[in-house]
Amino acid sequence: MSYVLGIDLGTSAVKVMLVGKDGTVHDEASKPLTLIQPQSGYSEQNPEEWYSQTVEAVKEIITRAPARSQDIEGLSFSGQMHGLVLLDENNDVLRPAILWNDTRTSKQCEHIHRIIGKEHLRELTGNEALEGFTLPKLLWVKEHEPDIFVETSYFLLPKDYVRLRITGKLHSEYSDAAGTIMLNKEKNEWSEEILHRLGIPAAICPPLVHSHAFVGEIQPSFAQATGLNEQTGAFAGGADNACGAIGSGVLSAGKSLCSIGTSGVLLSYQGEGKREVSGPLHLFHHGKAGAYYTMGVTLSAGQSLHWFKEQFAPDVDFETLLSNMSAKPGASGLLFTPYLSGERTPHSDAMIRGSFIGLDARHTRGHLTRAVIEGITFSLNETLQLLRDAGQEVDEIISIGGGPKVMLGYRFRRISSEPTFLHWKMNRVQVWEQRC
Ligand SMILES: Nc1ncnc2c1ncn2[C@@H]1O[C@H](COP(=O)(O)OP(=O)(O)O)[C@@H](O)[C@H]1O
Ligand SMILES: O=C(CO)[C@@H](O)[C@H](O)COP(=O)(O)O
Repeated sequence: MSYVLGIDLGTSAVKVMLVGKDGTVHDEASKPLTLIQPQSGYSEQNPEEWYSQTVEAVKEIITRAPARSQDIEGLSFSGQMHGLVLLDENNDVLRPAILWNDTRTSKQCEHIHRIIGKEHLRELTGNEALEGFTLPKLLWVKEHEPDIFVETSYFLLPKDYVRLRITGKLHSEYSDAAGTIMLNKEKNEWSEEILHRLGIPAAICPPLVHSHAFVGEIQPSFAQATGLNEQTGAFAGGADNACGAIGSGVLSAGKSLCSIGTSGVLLSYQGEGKREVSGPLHLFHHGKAGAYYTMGVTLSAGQSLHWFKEQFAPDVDFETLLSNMSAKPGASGLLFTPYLSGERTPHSDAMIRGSFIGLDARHTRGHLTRAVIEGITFSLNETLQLLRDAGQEVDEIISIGGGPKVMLGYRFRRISSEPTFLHWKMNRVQVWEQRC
């Protein structure tokens, strides 16, 4: 029997899965990650923790069945997108990574639009400048931490940093590079024009490979730390949403994905044909070579429920919190807006914040819980509407991530037997909307 390891660098945790050649999942491990929020709108993580927790998760799997390590032929990655990791000439990290849900860069986005032009930027990259993307983060460091900027030898995206630590090889790949808004989408290379006009040295951009590229074998230090065989091969991998789309079979028109992790994502397949989106919708390279997807992102989807549970129900687990939710759809008029970190789609606004609206003395914790779930759901529905208004076919949605375990599992009929992998038809979503 031969196996592969999948390493998913999420925002709340790194998850590792051992999969057989036939696709059977044989084992999995998850290790939590710390979110650093020094100011409102700031969101950072320590790349060293990404690596050390990856080691711990892989070690846990190998420790449970050491003999299997000889049969693990390769490993690959999916990862949270857009985060900025800066490295010095020794590949040492220069500052904490600035994440996808950090919204400190509104001024830098305006600057990008002024210098490049919104429409021209869209022609070059498929996207407008939004706070979460990598380019405005680089410009923020250039302006606010010039000493760090001049010391930078390379920038990397989160999972590419973990791969560097595991293999000693430094690369980026197309599905994640697209999320930097520095990739020329037609030429599939770093955009000289964007880099030059914004004063970003081209030399700090990592070499690009395809998601399926073999990049090398794991380093002896990683093999020793985890119990893996030194001959284990490493492959580039992709952006979490690009990989999620492949894993969910979102590989043809009409198929869409809803991922509820820390963020909430609705994405829809776009083949090689028409490649234009507008406003806060994004257009990125799919993990399938030559294809694209259109996407909108609620910044605090799972994060809103997680925040609510931590603050108001720290003594119970998610299942208990939700099974005790007696409030009826509509939460007796109570509304929640899930904008804990600002918002990206459809209201691209770094300053907007969350709220409970319409609280009255009848409301219980059950009403608040339901209002949170409904706020997240309706925010995702706004993106769904944007996708449809943009002409995307959305006939079927596959849902993945931690959120669907509870937010949808208790509402929608389960078709797959996997608890984290639900599959439902759009008419069910509409029934849910009507009931609300
Ligand atoms: N039983 C559960 N345990 C943990 N998280 C859960 C559970 N049920 C739902 N969640 C939600 O899943 C989210 C984490 O999903 P996950 O896909 O692991 O996120 P990420 O990829 O950002 O690390 C949490 O923020 C929480 O809202
Ligand atoms: O910013 C985006 C996509 O544009 C996010 O979807 C991140 O990729 C984080 O994913 P999760 O940690 O929520 O899975």
